Amino acid sequence: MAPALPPIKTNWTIAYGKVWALAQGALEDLLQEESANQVPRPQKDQVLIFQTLATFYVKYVQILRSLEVAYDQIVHPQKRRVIRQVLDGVMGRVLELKNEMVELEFSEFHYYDDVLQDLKLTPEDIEIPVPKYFVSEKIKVLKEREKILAKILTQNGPRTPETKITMTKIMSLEEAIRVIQVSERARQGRLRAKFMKEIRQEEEKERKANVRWESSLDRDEAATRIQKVWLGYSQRKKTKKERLDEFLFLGMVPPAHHQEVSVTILHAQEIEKARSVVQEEHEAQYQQAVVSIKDTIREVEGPDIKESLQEQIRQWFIECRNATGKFPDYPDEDDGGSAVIFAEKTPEQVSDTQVTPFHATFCLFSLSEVWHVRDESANFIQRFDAELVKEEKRREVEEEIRVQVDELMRQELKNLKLAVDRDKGKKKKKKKGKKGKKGGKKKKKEKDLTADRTIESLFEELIREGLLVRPPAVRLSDFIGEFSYLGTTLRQADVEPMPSLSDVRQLMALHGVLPLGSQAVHEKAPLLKTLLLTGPSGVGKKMLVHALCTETGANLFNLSPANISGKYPGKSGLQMMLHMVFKVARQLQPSVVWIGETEKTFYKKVPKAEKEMEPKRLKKDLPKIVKSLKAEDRVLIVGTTRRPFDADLKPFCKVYKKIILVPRPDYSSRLVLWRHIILRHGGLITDLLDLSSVSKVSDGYTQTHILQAVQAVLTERRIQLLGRKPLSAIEFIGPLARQDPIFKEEEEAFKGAKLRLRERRRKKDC
Ligand SMILES: Nc1ncnc2c1ncn2[C@@H]1O[C@H](COP(=O)(O)OP(=O)(O)OP(=O)(O)O)[C@@H](O)[C@H]1O
Repeated sequence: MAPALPPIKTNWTIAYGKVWALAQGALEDLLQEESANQVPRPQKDQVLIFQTLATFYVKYVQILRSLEVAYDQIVHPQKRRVIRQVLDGVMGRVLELKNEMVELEFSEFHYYDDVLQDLKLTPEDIEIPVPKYFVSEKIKVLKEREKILAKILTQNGPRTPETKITMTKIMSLEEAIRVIQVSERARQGRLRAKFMKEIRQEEEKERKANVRWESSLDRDEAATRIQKVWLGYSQRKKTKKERLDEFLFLGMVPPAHHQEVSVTILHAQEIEKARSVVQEEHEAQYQQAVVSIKDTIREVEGPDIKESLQEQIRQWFIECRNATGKFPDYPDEDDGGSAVIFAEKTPEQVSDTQVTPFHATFCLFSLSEVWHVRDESANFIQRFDAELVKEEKRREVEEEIRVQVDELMRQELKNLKLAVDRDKGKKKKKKKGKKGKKGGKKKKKEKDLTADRTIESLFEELIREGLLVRPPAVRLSDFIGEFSYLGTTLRQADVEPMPSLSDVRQLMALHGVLPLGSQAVHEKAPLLKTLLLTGPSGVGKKMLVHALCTETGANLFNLSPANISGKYPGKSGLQMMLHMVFKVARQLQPSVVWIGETEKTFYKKVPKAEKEMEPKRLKKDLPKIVKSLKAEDRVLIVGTTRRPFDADLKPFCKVYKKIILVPRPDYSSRLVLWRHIILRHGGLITDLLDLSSVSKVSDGYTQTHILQAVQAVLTERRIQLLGRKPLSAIEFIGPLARQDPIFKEEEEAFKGAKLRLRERRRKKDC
């Protein structure tokens, strides 16, 4: 029984249908607009081309957002299948457009602030959504894997290089006594200091009390003083309140309850959850119906279909004989058998099926239209439509029966030829198979080094070796960062803007999450096998890798030089390790293969201190592995580096074609980061905390610095005191000042590296 949904459900069913219909309508308009724009594109005006592409991009992202919501919430199983195809198509198109912009501008970062202004949109409207189905549709598999991981990790833990290093330090007796003495003296000292402080406070209190009693003011003067203080205090309070009321009225400050989650939102979330349960139930009913309807058609209509097919084919034999004087040759099974006889496809129709994703989206309109013109008033609960299932299954049953009929009719034709034409049926020369032609060139298939092992045992071994790790659960939306509102303005003034953290988040969603999450997008959109995240220490590169895994349910393999050091030694060991990692990564896709400090793999000269670690172990094999990854393998190699300039640029760029610079946060990002991190650590933000000033003085500091400063201030004790003593900006300055910011030289080095890369790309060097 489906759980009863709250009454609001009925409106929502209609609402999501409308969301879908509107998105579909917008998509149709957009495709028409695009095809009109395709031919007379002004080739020379680069700015205009970019504007057109950016406008299309923004509009497609809006459609993508609507379709994602519709797919997530609509409960009708067949409608969801149609939306899913359009959704994947639109994701592919968004990626294509992004790629076109990259090729046009030789830069990964693009700024749409002016387009947003023209279209009257906010930055949130173009935030790339992460479809929930990426994880929700394989939640069972993920839980199963999580169980195995947890079991192995609790049993013996992964073998990490650190475990070799962190040995218990053995102390001599004298040393141990000294440590204990030092700690004990420190404890006694602290205790004594505390007593002394209390005594001094007590003395101070007494002194003040004595002074008070010694006062020789007369009553009137004392009353005036009290009134003065009280009136001042009450007026200040009144003025403050009036000021706040005015600000509230003008909408300049949020109302007091604005941080509380509204009841309506909570209600909506409950409904969303309930809908996913209904979704599952309708899906199960649909799956059952598909099987039973097919069986029924086969049983009831099968004999009739068989007879009519045989009749049609016999008729064809006779017509051919009448026209040519002899019986025809029966079409080969490889060519489609008797289906070829009745196919009415023109050559144009055949070529129509080989179109780009953009056109593939177009073809799906017919499917969507089926639903938009259908009268669904009787289908209040949104269960599957049996008539459509029947149509589909009838076609499938026909195909199956056609294969059997072909066998029979081939025999019948042979007999006919023998009886009527006395044709003994000379053996036809077999067409030289395609395989034969290519046979010479075909490469040797890669040898499976672990053919005798199950994928589960490889999975477990990799966990034990610490090569397959459990990423912390972070969402991409946890990567805080503000939109850059001045990108276009700066570019117009010929200043290359520093990308904002929100741009980085978008790029990660586009190039990482969407293709990894959807097989269709991975196969259709421009193929990306490797991705490099570069930026100063502590800007969230690892966090982005973890978010990528969380959002797509991908496995995380750690091939960082420090992690593989000493594991699977020797050349054959390395071969085996890579074979295992990529075999498991492919079979249990999607997977992310992370190489931290990846510049070390491409060192020009290995520093002496790191020689033992053999950082360049992967250098030779990495390009080969990248080459071997195909469109159907949802595996992404992600490298992170804080010192890209230490690498030999040429081989480095050959492996990493897509490079994303993760910058330190700008003022607006710092503002939201401070707010977010303080709240997350149990702090309270009041008027007394001037976040704007803290953000201003923390210029040059990274997310990690901010995080550490907040952690240093917001101790348990400080959190308890918040009610009496609100946080102030000055408290954060000390912990911040104790850390080193990113120095200008380092930032310049990143900018320089970025420009050099851009230049190489322009020259198509890498
Ligand atoms: N945009 C962000 N929003 C919220 N937290 C962030 C953000 N960026 C980084 N952090 C936090 O900062 C800390 C450091 O991030 P992380 O370890 O991913 O940095 P990194 O660039 O990989 O550093 P390194 O290069 O030193 O290895 C993490 O705790 C992460 O959660």
